[in-house]
Amino acid sequence: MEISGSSYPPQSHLLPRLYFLSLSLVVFTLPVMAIEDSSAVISRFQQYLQINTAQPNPNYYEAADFILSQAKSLSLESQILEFANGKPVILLKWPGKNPNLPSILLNSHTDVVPAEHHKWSHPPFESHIDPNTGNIYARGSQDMKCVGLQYLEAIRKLMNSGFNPVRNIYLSFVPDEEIGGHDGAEKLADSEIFKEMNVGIVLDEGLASPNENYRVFYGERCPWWLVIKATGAPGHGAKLYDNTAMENLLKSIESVRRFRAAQFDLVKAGMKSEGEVISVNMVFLKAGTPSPTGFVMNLQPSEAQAGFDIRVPPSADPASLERRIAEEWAPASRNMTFEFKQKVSVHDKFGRPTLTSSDSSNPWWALLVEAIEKVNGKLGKPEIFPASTDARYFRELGLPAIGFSPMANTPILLHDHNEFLNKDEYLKGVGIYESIIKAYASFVETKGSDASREEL
Ligand code: MET
Ligand SMILES: [Zn+2]
Ligand SMILES: [Zn+2]
Repeated sequence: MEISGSSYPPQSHLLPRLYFLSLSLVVFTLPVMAIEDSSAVISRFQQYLQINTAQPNPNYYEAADFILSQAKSLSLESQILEFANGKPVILLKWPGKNPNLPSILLNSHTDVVPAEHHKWSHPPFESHIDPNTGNIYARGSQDMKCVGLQYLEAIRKLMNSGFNPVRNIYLSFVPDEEIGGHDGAEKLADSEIFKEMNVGIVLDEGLASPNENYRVFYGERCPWWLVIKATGAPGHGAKLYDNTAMENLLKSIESVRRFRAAQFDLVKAGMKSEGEVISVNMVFLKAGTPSPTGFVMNLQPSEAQAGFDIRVPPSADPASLERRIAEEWAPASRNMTFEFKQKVSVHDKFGRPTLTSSDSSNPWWALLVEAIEKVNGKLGKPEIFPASTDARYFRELGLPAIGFSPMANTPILLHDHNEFLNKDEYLKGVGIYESIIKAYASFVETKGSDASREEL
């Protein structure tokens, strides 16, 4: 692993204060400053969104340069960790007065999923702002470049107000989350550097909320990416016979669909939430004998396969799902085999379901709720994140990790066409993080979960 980059001495410059201005000038100046300030905040967000970090060829170094320039403007300490070639992890630090206290890690990923440009109303890397609505259209506007920059903007505001953290605050900007995080957050979490950081709490991404309540996540479903393969006797396209690869695969697909419908019914009936059932969706089908005009039409192929994105809640019984796969979805008796492209355990390294406690045993949870409410944010009930995030790598170590992206009154558009975030909602989110980071960075644990706040 290479470590490069530069360190900047920590400092907390206050903005020049307008003590000597007359009252009338202050009254006149402040709203103008506020407008200028927020347009600069939005323009920095747009700049980050304009960097094309879409998989499978993310422009990570351009993103790294941008983040480092932001860090420099805030005098944060910075380093680039390259656990895998071409995949920089950017680590920033705002040192606290008591570096022996467990630190706070604010994590975000720099990559985004690809976009079908021609299906968007505005190009996905132009970061167009609709002049009527203030919606900012861009891939990554929700998932999750918003969060990465909101952390930085919140820190900028805290520094400008003269705030000094008690404990160290780290920010990690990691690559490859959208393809599993193996060369990003997973390697960071396993590193010596991470141990030295003595992290006590991790914040990572959540989801937009279509209503006024922000969503907050204490766990997530585990991805099992399954490929099933059928083989069978090839033959004439006109012949009816048993044990064709297609028929064998279709029987499995029917069985998967019955299971899917039963799980989905629980959600539709309101008995379970999205994150509490096992989801299974077919994501590819592959079969047939190619020909110059498409596929050979009078030949039944000898092989066929299908891929499924399965998401397993931490509370599920993995052994029973494994049995179902081996016995019903890909039985050897029907000439079927299967392999996992990804199979994340539902248990942490202590063998417990990988969950962060959302009760009084976890002071960070109460602090987060309090900090959001303090600035008039509303929170929904803690949920299981229906997809996956890098937070799992930290939870697997036994660390508390909370999934949260401050986007209320926003349709859920991650991985969708025309992903957008409203600029006012983005700015509101900066204020929410300002409150959270202030609460976390002022918090001093005395004994156990007995907490007190250091007066600053
Ligand atoms: N965050 C992405 C998803 O949930 C990538 C996860 S990789 C297992 O699909
Ligand atoms: Zn994400
Ligand atoms: Zn994503």
